[in-house]
Amino acid sequence: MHENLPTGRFFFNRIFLYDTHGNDMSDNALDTVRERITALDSELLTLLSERRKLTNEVAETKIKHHIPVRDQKREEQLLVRLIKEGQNIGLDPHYVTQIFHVIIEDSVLNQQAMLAERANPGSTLPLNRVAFLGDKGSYSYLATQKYFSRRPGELLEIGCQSFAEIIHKVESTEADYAVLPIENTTSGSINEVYDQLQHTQLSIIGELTHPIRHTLLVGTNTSIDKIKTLYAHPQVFTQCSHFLAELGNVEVKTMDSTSSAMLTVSELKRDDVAAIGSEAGGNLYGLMAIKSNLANQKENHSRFIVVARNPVVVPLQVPAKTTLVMSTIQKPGALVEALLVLRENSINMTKLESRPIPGNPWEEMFYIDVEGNVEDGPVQNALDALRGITRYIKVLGCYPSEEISPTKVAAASALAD
Ligand SMILES: O=C(O)C(=O)C[C@]1(C(=O)O)C=C[C@@H](O)C=C1
Repeated sequence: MHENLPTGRFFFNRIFLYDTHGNDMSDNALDTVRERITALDSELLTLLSERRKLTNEVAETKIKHHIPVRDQKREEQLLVRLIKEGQNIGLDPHYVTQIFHVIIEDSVLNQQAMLAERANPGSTLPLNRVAFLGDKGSYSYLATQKYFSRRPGELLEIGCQSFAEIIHKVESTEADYAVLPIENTTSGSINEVYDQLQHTQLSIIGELTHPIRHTLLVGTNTSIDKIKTLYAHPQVFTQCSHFLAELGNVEVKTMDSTSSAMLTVSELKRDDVAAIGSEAGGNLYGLMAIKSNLANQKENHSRFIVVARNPVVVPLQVPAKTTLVMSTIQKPGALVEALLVLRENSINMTKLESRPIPGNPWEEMFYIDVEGNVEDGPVQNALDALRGITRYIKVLGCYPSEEISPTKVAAASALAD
């Protein structure tokens, strides 16, 4: 009888709510169902925590028997079974696959962190003092929290105003680690960070990618058409240039960090100002998000590197990346020759960046990320060969790769059709 009614309708001062089957969902009925959902959600969390403990037990066995962390055959079997089971109880394959990709990524990253910690026993600190750009709520702050949540020891956050200050904090031993954004899927490489790496003796010991979800944040009840001034970090303006063009006549004010933009807007308490930042960050400043997905590209992610005074050893069971910096001899084809060395050693290059060398016009420093462990044969052979044909070469760091490619399930997708 109520099948075609909307889910909520105001009628004679009373709200009548019906579910899609026409069942009465008003007042007590709604509360009862919500209580059941709340209880189920808590159960899901308990199960996830238990699953995580079991995968940590698996890691212990892997450490003992030198077994690689990732087992994609096992992942595929697991996904195929779960997709089938899900279909039998009305869950669509895409939904099941997405959920389990996140769960598996979490267990792989936790296991990697455990193995890396065991391989570097002296490096575990009771307190991790970490320098990053901005203050509470900046994207670097959120990335720092995420990275260190998988690692033992407490976290002491040291917010900084510039990349040079961040590096200095670690060099001067005021901080143990620095978290630096190095590239973004929309705006590309962060040149200032590459330039800092040219002059420091610090080593890259980790990486992580973090989704960057820009939202429009305001401090009071207002709407987009009232905004006259917008505060954000320059990188943010670049990543949201399409949105800015649509906005038209708004003054943009560049800030040192996303967190200082959010702080400014929260202090001004005006309805004609807004900041761009993450919703989670804005919450810390009492700001409300009035529009989300502001980046030009829907998939907007930043890759961060973690640097420290000493390099780390990456166990061979963990997929590793190595970052090199080099300058080639000034002759035609010198870079090609260097890259061929990687191919000859079957090494996959994931990133190549060039930066000018100050004081040497038209000469470039090349930054190269490769898949591979500096302790392993192929990377060592490649380094030996590169030392012979480059003018300068240095390993900036070897670290566990946190790019966990999701296991594809061809057989399972067929099942879904
Ligand atoms: O079974 C294992 O070897 C695990 O480490 C657990 C697990 C999982 O989370 O299910 C995680 C990583 C492996 O690639 C495969 C499966």
